[in-house]
Amino acid sequence: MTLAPDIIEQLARARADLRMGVPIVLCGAPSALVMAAETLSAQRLTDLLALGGAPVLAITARRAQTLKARAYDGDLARIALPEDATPAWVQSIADPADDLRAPMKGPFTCARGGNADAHRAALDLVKSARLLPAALVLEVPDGSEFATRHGLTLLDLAAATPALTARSPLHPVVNARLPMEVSEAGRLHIYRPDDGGEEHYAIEIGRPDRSAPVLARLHSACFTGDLMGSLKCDCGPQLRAALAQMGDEGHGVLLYLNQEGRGIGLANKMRAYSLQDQGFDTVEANHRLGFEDDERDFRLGADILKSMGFSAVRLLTNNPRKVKMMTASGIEVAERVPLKVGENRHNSAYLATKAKKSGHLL
Ligand SMILES: Nc1nc2c(ncn2[C@@H]2O[C@H](COP(=O)(O)OP(=O)(O)OP(=O)(O)O)[C@@H](O)[C@H]2O)c(=O)[nH]1
Ligand SMILES: [Zn+2]
Repeated sequence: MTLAPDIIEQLARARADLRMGVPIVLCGAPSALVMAAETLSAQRLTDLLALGGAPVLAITARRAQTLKARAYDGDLARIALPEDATPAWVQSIADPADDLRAPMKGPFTCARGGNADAHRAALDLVKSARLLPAALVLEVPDGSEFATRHGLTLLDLAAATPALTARSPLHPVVNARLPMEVSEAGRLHIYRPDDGGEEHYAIEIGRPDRSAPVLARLHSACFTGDLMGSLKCDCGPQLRAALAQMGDEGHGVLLYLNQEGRGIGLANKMRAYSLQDQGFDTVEANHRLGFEDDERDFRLGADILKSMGFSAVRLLTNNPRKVKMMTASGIEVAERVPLKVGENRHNSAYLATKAKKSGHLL
C-alpha cells in the first residue's frame, strides 16, 4: 500500500509548480531541470545560469518558424541560452508581442542531435498548464538526487510522456434542476476529471430520449463572447441560439467545455487578440504564439455524452472537425445542424478565416 501520488497526480503538481515559476525535474536518460519561460523570475534565471552546463530554451516548431530558428527535432527547437541571457531575452523568444517592433532576434544557435524527449515533455507540460509554449531545460546528471536536494517535484520521464497525452476519465459529480429562460426543464450536470484539470458542464433540456439522436451542441468556453458580449467572435449568439433551439424543441443537451480560446486558455487568447490587432488573423496569431490553430480535444465531449447515455446526436455546428471527432469517438452524428448567427462587422473577417483556413462550412 502506498499513499504516494501516481504519475497523473504528480503531473498536476508539476503544472501548479510551473505556473508559480517553480522548477521541476524530469528523471530519465538524461534527466532535466525544467522551468516555464513565462513565469521565470530574474533570480531563478541567475540560479540556473550559475549551475553551468548548457541550458536551452525549448520552443515549438511553430514559434521557431516565426523566429527563423532551426527546428532540428522536427516538432521543436532547442535554442542555446546565451551566457548573459536576461529574463527579457527569454520573454522575447517565448512571447511574440514585440516581434514586429524587434524583428531581428537571432541568429540563434540551435541544438542538433541528442535526445529531445525531455524538451518535448517540458513543452507538453507548460502547454497543459496554459502557459506560453516555451521552457528552459538544463540537463542534470542525477535527476532524483537533484530534485531531493532542492525540494523539487520529480517526474519519471518515461511514465510522464504517455500520461501527458492520455485523456483522464470524467466522472459525474452532481446534477441539479436548473430552470432557464429557454426552458424551465433545465438540468445542470458537472463532470470532473481525475487529473486536477478543468471541470466541464452539460446542460440537459427536457428529458431527451436516449435511444434517438439528441439535438446537441459542443460549446467551447469563451469568456469574452459568452459573458461580455464581445463582437470579435460569434460564441455568445451561438450559445444562446443553441439553447433557444433546444428550448423550442423541448429537448437537447449543450456541453459547455472549458477549453477557452480553442484550448490555449484566456491569457493566451488575449495574447492572440493583441497579435490580431497587429494585423495577423486568428490562425496566424495562434501559430506565432507557438500553438496549433486548434488545441481542443473534443473526445471529452463524446465521453460526457456516453456517460449521460447518448450514442447519437444531431450536432449543432459548422465545424466538420467536431463531426469527425464525434464519429471517431463512437458517437453517431445522424445530422449536422448548421448554427449561423451573430455575424457583425468586427467578426466577419474572423469567420471568413475560419471558413478558409479551418474548414468551417459557410
Ligand atoms: N485562440 C483563439 N481562440 C478563439 C478566438 N476567437 C474565439 N476563440 C475561441 O474559439 C472557441 C469557439 O469555438 P466554437 O464556437 O466552439 O467552435 P467552432 O470551431 O467555431 O465551431 P462551431 O461549432 O461551428 O461554432 C472558444 O473557445 C473561443 O474562446 C481567437 O481569435 N483565438
Ligand atoms: Zn468567442
